[in-house]
Amino acid sequence: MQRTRIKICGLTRPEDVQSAVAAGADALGFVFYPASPRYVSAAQAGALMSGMPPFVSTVALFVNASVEEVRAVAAVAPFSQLQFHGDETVEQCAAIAAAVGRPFMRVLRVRPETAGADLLAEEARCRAASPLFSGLLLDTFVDAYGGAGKVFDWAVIPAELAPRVVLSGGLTVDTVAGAVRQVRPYAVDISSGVEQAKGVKDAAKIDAFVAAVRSADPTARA
Ligand SMILES: O=C(O)c1ccccc1N[C@@H]1O[C@H](COP(=O)(O)O)[C@@H](O)[C@H]1O
Repeated sequence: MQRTRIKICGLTRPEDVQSAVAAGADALGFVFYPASPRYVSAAQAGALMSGMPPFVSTVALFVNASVEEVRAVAAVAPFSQLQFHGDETVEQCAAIAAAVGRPFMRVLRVRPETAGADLLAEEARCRAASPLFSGLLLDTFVDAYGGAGKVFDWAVIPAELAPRVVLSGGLTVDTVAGAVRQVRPYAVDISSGVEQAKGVKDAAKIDAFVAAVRSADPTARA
């Protein structure tokens, strides 16, 4: 069984990028949603992504953006993956991803009434819709689009889906090990739980988060 991948999202400062890379994050997320306190412009993101080590992914997070907006970011910021975190249909996600030639994650914001069968059906629909679909990212449904630090009931995630999902939504240094042990997701994703203020990450929390994930990995020594 593989180690759990880790994405640190909502980076806005070079020192936070360095902290996440040094801690061993597999992916770094950049928010291109102007209403977010973690918003970065295309030019800022281009600078933050420059000099990235070869095997660290950069993820561009959009909320209901047009293909032109995504293209404009792609022209200056060398992101490796898209994350659609709004109300986009899978067809819209697929079309934008094809236009910029990058794989995409589709976000499902889980509601109390969401059933495991809904998640499986959605994943199958996405796989059928596009070869650029790379996986579902599960977040908690809240009135805002994301980064709210709210948890959903992980028990809804079917065991057969778990090894392919990115688990997100209100994870913290204190809860992530339990989440990894319970769900065994492909990856975990965190934003507000490793911050000292909105958009400002905390290096010690990032280190502690990565250590907590590693402590819960199936390959960890007891
Ligand atoms: O971070 C944001 O401001 C944001 C804005 C709009 C959509 C998504 C956003 N963040 C993503 O939300 C999830 C959960 O974050 P948290 O750990 O609960 O704070 C994560 O994927 C963030 O990248």
